[in-house]
Amino acid sequence: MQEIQFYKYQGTGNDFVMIDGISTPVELTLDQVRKLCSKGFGVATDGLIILKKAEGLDFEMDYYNADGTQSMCGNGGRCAVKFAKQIGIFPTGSYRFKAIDGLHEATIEENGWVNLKMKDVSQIKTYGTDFILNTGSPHYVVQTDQVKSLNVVEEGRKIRYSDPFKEEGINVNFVQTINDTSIFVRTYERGVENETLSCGTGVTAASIVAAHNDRGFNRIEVETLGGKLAVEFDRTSEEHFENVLLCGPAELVFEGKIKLS
Ligand SMILES: N[C@@H](CCC[C@H](N)C(=O)O)C(=O)O
Repeated sequence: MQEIQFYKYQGTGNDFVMIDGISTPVELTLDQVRKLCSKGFGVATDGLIILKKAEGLDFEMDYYNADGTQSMCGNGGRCAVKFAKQIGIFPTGSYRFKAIDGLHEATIEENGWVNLKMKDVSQIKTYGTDFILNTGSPHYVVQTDQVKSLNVVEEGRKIRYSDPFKEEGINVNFVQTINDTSIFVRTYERGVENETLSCGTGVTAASIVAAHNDRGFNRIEVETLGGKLAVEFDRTSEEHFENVLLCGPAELVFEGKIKLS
């Protein structure tokens, strides 16, 4: 039975199996991805990332949710940059990599935080009193003043499995304003089909919605169950946000070898 070296990383508690597919090319079946992420047979993570070679770039990030579906992952992107450094990738300027939603740039700050450039946002749809936008992954944003006591799994599932979203799925974020420039966000993630301790594209979506509703600032501090992040942006018109940066910690938790069946 084949054995594979893996690293577990976390970004504000959103955790990933990380695999170096640069030194040795790696291809996994969907079943193998699901097993590696599972609690019973694997590492018990929200997702899995394979770093691959990419022409003219530092790497390509191949991201899978725990159920094997693919999307862009903000916290995963920040962890992938730290992992790239761990395996010896040291670009002269910013890290540049490709993900499912396009090209990204990132820097590692002196305090260890990774600042990851996310895709521009050019449309924020209102949906009753809620909002829908895409920050690399599709997000539904609900404002609440009960974020800490809310049953995020139950309320998130109601929206994620409702008729308009049940086929493609959507990530559901519950957001409470703390003050003008800070919010608390909890997210139900599609593909994990559970609440995660933090979701980077979700935190980005919630910050853009907060800025859309209350203009005048370009950095938002975000608290999640897994820790603190920040989102910076330039608002260039009513619904257009550029230079969107997701900033936060990304750490190695442990490494090991696991059998692939
Ligand atoms: N945890 C991620 C988001 C991962 C993708 C999402 N579950 C989806 O399928 O859209 C993040 O940090 O952005």
